[in-house]
Amino acid sequence: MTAPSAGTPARLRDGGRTGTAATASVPGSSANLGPAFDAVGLALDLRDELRVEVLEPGAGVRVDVEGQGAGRVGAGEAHLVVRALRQALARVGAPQPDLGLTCRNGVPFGRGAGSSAAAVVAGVVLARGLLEEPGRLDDGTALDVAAGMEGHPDNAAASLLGGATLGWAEPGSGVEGAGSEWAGLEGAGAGWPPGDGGAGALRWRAVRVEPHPDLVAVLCVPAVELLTAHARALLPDVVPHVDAAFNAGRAALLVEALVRRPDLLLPATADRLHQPQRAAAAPATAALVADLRARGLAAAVSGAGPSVLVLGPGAPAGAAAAPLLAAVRGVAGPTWDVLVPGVARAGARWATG
Ligand SMILES: Nc1ncnc2c1ncn2[C@@H]1O[C@H](COP(=O)(O)OP(=O)(O)OP(=O)(O)O)[C@@H](O)[C@H]1O
Ligand SMILES: N[C@@H](CCO)C(=O)O
Repeated sequence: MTAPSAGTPARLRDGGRTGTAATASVPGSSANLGPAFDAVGLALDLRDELRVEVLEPGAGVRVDVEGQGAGRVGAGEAHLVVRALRQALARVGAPQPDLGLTCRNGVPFGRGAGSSAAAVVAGVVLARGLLEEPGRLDDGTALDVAAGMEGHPDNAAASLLGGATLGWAEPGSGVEGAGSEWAGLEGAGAGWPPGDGGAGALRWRAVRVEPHPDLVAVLCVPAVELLTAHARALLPDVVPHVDAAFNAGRAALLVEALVRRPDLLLPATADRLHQPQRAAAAPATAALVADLRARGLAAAVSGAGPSVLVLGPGAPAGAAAAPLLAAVRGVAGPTWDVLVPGVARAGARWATG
């Protein structure tokens, strides 16, 4: 999908001459946090670091990847960061130059830590860094492009804005086709959002809220991957009203627990809308979540899984995370890589050069 641009066409910095460059640093994220499916995201300090440079005309696209995903993602125009960068330039009507991209990836692929959203947000903010007027891709527009590619706003908003984010969709972006991948790419049912038919003009929006200073996030990462598209295909089109009501209450409570009352994180991270429905695709994940919760720890599937996120009150200094980390390690055992990534209070950063 390439959305048409609004207003006068944007220009590349320095006329887009060879060597014009931009850098970006983008955090990963954990989505849903239990009940807030496709809505709440928490930015995690596992970062992808990138640089893009305009190449001489005719050079095409060159991509060099180190770290997570090295040797396994397609290069050239098919690369997800390049696709997002192209969409963002197209959104503001900017020229499409030949490009050299280098990626040093810290966000693990396909584990529920928001790798695809981090890649998409990286492409969008790199495009911003190439523009003569970066403000043409302000945060609202950047989120709309990124969430439109993802099909949901939770991870993209957290990667872009940092902290905790509450995302939603509204009909009527003014940009025909924005968000049209919702129904197709990731297997969500047609007819959502209501009134839009699931494939029309949407505006993806989000607000950032500041997580409580004592919030600690522990991420249990397994060796196996689970593609989000696969996990979304397991979701039913219809859910019982009683379960929807359960989640509405818990999702509302989640915001209060994240921001002011970490002592309420255990009830605030309970879910009935997606975790039980996906358990068969990642049984070890479901078992670990149940085990941790039975011990009073606020565990949830991270994004579409298979990682497990555990939230707890602690303190920002690393040492204060130790009791929660030890407790989680004790339950998880050696087959899980247990990390304390830190809450990324700053979202995507970009610079010229
Ligand atoms: N940095 C990246 N560069 C290029 N492609 C990427 C990058 N990160 C992710 N991808 C693509 O996205 C796929 C993983 O996306 P997917 O949505 O399935 O998982 P995730 O984003 O890691 O997890 P979740 O959405 O549950 O948090 C990878 O297999 C790869 O094709
Ligand atoms: N909300 C998304 C996050 C993963 O991309 C899901 O659970 O499918």
